Amino acid sequence: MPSAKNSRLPWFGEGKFPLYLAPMAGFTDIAFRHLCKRFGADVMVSEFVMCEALLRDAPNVWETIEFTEFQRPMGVQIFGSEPDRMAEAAKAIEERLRPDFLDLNFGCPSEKVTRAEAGCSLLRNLPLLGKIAGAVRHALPNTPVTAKIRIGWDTDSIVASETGKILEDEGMEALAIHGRTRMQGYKGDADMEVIETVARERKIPVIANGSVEDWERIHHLANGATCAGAMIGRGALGNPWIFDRIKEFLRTGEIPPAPTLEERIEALCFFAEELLRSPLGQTRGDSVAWMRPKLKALLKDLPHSRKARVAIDQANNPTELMTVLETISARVAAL
Ligand SMILES: Cc1cc2nc3c(=O)[nH]c(=O)nc-3n(C[C@H](O)[C@H](O)[C@H](O)COP(=O)(O)O)c2cc1C
Repeated sequence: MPSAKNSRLPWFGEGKFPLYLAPMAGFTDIAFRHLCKRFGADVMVSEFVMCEALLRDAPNVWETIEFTEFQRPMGVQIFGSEPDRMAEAAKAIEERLRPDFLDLNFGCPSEKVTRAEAGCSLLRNLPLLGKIAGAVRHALPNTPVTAKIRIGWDTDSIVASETGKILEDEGMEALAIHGRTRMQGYKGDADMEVIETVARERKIPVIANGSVEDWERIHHLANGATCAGAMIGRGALGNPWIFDRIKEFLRTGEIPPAPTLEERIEALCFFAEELLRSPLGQTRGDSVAWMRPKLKALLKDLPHSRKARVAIDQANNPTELMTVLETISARVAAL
């Protein structure tokens, strides 16, 4: 396991290798986070919210970053391009939610975000990136601030090392690095060498991200002396068991069996209840259409699950949906 690094964050240190659930807008809502926490995710980060949206109390924005005590340690992630406004938004979050840390997004590749000189585009304006980090840090003396970056804009401008130094100098307490460039989007291999180089250069913990759930890769990361943790994104979608499985693998060296059918159906029912209880569930009233893809994702690759998926599609309201799920669960128990 990696050696202890300088950090106020107690989930890092000697003998520890925390697994983060990556922030994923539209997916890592409060219900999905609960599910992943149950199955072994150690640290969670909210999906990103625009600082300006928070400051003007835009509809649903506070609900997006809400979390439960069970989900701690929990970070809230914001993005924006103006240091003072970012600091103001961070302060508002600290006062209202008291997260365990505040995370700054310097990695979002979306055109809408980069056009506004936020997210990944700040990797092309490192002085401004540093100012944002510093302003937020000074605004939050009592809440650790962390950052998430990509390795650069494109292969000709890999700036992870320079960015890591700036962020550490500005007082960031940890750094998550997605090992792809902005131009790669979400495709292609993530460059673990760049991530590990930054991890060696920095005193603060570096968290590796970018298809890290590959067994060999996670074994290498957890047993090397560079990265202090790993962050899993798409590998957890429809697959919240990944965290416990990785932990077991790291303990035993054996690839653990996939979850049983019963475990999958139990998780499905639990997730449906959490979704209905979530702020979004409360505002959607009788509609369950928004829940269907989220639920069906948990059945992906499951043989003979077509009938169950069709039944979920045919449920028209929460009562019908829960009846369908109870029926599926009873059938599986009787197998
Ligand atoms: C649908 C989707 C939404 C995402 N939203 C965010 C976000 O809100 N904040 C963020 O820092 N990264 C976001 N990401 C990037 C992920 O956190 C992660 O860095 C990326 O998916 C690479 O990790 P992976 O290969 O394990 O999926 C998003 C990725 C996806 C696929």
